[in-house]
Amino acid sequence: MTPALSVRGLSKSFDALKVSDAITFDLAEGEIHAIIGPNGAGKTTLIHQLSGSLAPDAGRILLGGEDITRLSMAARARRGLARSFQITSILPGFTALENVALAVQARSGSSFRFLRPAASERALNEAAAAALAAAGLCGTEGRIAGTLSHGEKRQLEIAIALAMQPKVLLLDEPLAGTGHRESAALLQLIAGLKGRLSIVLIEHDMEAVFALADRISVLVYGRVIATGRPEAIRADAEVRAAYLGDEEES
Ligand SMILES: Nc1ncnc2c1ncn2[C@@H]1O[C@H](COP(=O)(O)OP(=O)(O)OP(=O)(O)O)[C@@H](O)[C@H]1O
Repeated sequence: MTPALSVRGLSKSFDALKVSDAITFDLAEGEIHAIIGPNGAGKTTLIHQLSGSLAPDAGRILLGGEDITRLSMAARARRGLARSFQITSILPGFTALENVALAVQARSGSSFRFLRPAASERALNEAAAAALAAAGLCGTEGRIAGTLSHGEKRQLEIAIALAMQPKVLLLDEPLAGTGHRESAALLQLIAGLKGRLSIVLIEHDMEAVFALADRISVLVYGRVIATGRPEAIRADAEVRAAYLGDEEES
């Protein structure tokens, strides 16, 4: 079966610093593939290259078998690649529903254009409400986004990404800055997405990573030193020496 996303020999340097060093991995259909590694290993730079905000120096990115390496962010999004941005992409003065509706409109502008304005607005709001519900945010439709809790904003970010009906979702530290209860809600939300779409997950919370991931790739100094199922990664001597051993002791 063609992987949802294939990364082949992706390389990127900032001057003399090699931040992505021939990165190769596959994201299988329906799986959560976590990328872990120490600070500065190059995880965020990898996500930037996958989403299209940063051009690699070499290598290829295939979405469902199609080479998207040279495509813009918008063109990748239209093909079903969504990124859950950090909180900055939320419009704080708009309601939760409006935030998602804008994303739905961006994705499906042409299909809504054939409806009359009132029907079009209803369809748009229904689609946005469905995405909010899928992200566990029922009842927040009319709330001003800026007044949502930190955890709810993270959920809204995911709702906006889900509104694009992506095949592949890039999640960059979805639990960052959340408290215990908030992170439990987000964990449940991400676990509920498993199998419905394919997810590349970057997350520092190792408990969450090992609970969610079907497979894990370990990035150290821009290089994938191991890829495998969570239990194999946990037992891998090189991974423990380079990263996990230290994490679990701290
Ligand atoms: N635009 C840039 N110009 C120069 N160096 C950069 C740039 N972006 C990132 N770097 C460097 O590349 C390396 C990898 O950074 P990156 O943010 O991708 O790591 P990371 O694994 O996401 O780290 P963290 O876990 O701390 O978020 C770091 O040494 C960083 O300082």
